[in-house]
Amino acid sequence: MTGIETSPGDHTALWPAPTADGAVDATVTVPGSKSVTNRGLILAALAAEPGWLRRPLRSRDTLLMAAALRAMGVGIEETVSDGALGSSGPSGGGEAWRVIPAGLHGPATIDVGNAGTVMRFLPPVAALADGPVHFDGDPRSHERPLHGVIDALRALGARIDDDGRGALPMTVHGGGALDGGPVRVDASSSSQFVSALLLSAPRFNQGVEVRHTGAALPSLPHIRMTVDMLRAAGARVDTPEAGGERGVWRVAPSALLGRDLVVEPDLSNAAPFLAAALVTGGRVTIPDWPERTTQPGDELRRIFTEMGGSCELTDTGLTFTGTGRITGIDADLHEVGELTPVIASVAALADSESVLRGIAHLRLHETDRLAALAKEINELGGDVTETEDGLRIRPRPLHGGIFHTYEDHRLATAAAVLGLAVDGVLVENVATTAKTLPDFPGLWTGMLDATTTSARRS
Ligand SMILES: O=C(O)C1=C[C@@H](OP(=O)(O)O)[C@@H](O)[C@H](O)C1
Ligand SMILES: C=C(OP(=O)(O)O)C(=O)O
Repeated sequence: MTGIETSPGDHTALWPAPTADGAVDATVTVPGSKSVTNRGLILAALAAEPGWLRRPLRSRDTLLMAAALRAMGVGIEETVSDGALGSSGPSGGGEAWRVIPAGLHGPATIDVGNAGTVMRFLPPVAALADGPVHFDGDPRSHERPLHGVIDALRALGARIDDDGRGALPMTVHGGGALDGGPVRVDASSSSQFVSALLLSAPRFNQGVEVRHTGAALPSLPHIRMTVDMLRAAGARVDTPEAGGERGVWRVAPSALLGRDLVVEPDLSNAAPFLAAALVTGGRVTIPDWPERTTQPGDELRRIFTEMGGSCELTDTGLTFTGTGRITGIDADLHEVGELTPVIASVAALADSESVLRGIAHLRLHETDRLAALAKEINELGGDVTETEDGLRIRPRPLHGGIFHTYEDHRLATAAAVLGLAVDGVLVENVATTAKTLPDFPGLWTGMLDATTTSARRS
């Protein structure tokens, strides 16, 4: 139907990561944000009127979200945007999704794949459906934490059958409505527990008051994204930042507006391309980089500058320029954890040690990212050790070999970054990048081909 990979990919396939002959010099149009697209779909599905998502990301995680909403009765139509939106790019050739809300129905069956946003954001939606909604996904989805959502929904009045582990598979017995009200959640293993409850809360009878009870809360920018998008859809939200109580978010019950939303490029998926500028001492421009955003990927400007590059944000986008020298960093990535794999690769190619902190929760992401990064970089000759809450990376000369990717899109893009500087890196199952990036190999070789072409011209 879509031509985009919706399975975890083929483990036997090895992709020879291309090395860079010299400094890269390219403009790369990065597809839309996964996090914005999947929040946009949910808010549009819960709205009181139809809405639009323009330049949505069309990748495994977002197609699973769209399929799940359709399974509950929501209309999501593929259309072509009007020309007013300008350039199209790989997010779907100027395409848009028209979302037509409808009564939410069960019985339905939802495949979450290995998408945190699907497995966590949809159970509260399912609690509003008028029948049972069964959730299952890839084997890894059974291991990823979901207890925060399950326990909170039960406390708010939902009936859920699981196998007692607080994880998938499970069935949410939608009752057509949910009481809502105050609830305590330990979201130290995933910010998505908080986002999940807030996103559907305008439709709960009493809205919601979410109180985070755990220790540290990761990925705060993603919670800010949830709050911003709720407000843009007309919801009333109180936050700790706006003078509210620490660790407490409140959403009032209200109707949501149908929006016309243009999805920003996925700045976390810009990471490998910006890294290419840093690693090769070249220059990469990402068009449409937003001036203001809640996406954690915006932090790349600061992090990669500290590692030795420089950047300029203009009307055309973000241009990042490297010098060929990479400095190690000591960085707390607690708020921007999903940037870790690419930063780890850059750090492995630096000229001094790096310490990446505050990211213990990455052990429960698509794979155990700390263990996987340490093992795979070390198999290429690196010196990476796991600490209690992160990684210590001591650069060493690397050699080629197979880089296993554990069905983790960000492991595969991190491997491609190493491959720019190291001959003979074979990336296992590069197709797993389709979780959030359609045709990553095409974009990557396109970046390198553009470099060769501009070098030939000069
Ligand atoms: O809400 C979101 O869109 C996300 C929140 C973060 O999850 P965690 O808080 O589980 O790290 C992030 O890592 C994930 O890629 C996307
Ligand atoms: C952690 C990630 O994804 P998910 O939305 O599946 O949690 C990620 O994309 O880095």
